[in-house]
Amino acid sequence: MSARIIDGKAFAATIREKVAQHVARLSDAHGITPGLAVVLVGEDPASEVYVASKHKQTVEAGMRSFEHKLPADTSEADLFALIDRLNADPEVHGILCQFPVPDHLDERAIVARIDPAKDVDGLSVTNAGLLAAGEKGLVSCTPLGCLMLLRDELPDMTGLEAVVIGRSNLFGKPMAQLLLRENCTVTIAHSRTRDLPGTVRRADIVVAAVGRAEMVKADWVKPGATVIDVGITRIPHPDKPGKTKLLGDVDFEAVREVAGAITPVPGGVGPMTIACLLANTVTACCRAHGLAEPEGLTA
Ligand SMILES: Nc1nc(=O)c2c([nH]1)NC[C@@H]1CN(c3ccc(C(=O)N[C@@H](CCC(=O)O)C(=O)O)cc3)C=[N+]21
Repeated sequence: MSARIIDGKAFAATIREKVAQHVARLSDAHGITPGLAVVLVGEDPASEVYVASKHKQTVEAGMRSFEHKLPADTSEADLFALIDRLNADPEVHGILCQFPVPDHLDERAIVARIDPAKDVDGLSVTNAGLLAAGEKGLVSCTPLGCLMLLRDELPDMTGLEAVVIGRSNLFGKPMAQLLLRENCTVTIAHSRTRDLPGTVRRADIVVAAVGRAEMVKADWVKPGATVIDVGITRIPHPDKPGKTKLLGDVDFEAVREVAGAITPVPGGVGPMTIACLLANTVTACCRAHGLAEPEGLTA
């Protein structure tokens, strides 16, 4: 038996469609257009591609996109001055500073400078705390995207064993919180976990976010488990010179023979991340105006 392949690309398109419908309604009924500001410091080629993709999808959904590209040697003071302006700008409902930033800048300090109500990355201590406390905030886009895929696959996750591999603030911790909310029994595994294969083998739901290409092997996976692959490692393409290839954290070809359902890389979690960024911007906009939140687009 071979696993069902979860089509994150198609699912992300349906989320973007819902976002666009809500944006149209906000515009028609209230004359409001959600706006997303993306700040990019320096010239990382991968970041340029992501930011261009975010811009395109934001505009396609009918929202405003404000791009701010700053030179690599931008001082913290100048960056903070921009963030302060965006915090105060009523046309801007979401602010994202693309990571990584150059070494002289501190990602934590940047996140702390962004108004938590506009922190559509869900990275601020305030939003992390609200999630942990089970209160309403903004949830980090990649975990939110994984949750949407999982809810579609497993309408009731109550009592299921979930193992999240990776413990970052960006992904592992918020993902674990969301699974806990779905009534899963949650384990966060990481590089120091004693018996990683044995731990993963218990899981009905495996979420892999370690950043090590093809680390999760077929004999780590319980037959029938749902496997969500958050990894993205870019390698030189084995057959096409000069091209690159993306690998996930899961040994896809082997694991698909064991799992019940699995996300591919690319075309799995990645497209959901940007769709959820748009969803969070609409959510932030609705809250800023005291309007009803979009249905099916929040955690
Ligand atoms: N403040 C901040 N927030 C982020 O959310 C953030 C960030 N910084 N820095 C970089 C990472 C990475 N990230 C991705 C978004 C989309 C795809 C995506 O769409 N991937 C496609 C393929 C892309 C390709 O082919 O290169 C896929 O998996 O199918 C991947 C990765 C957001 N990030």
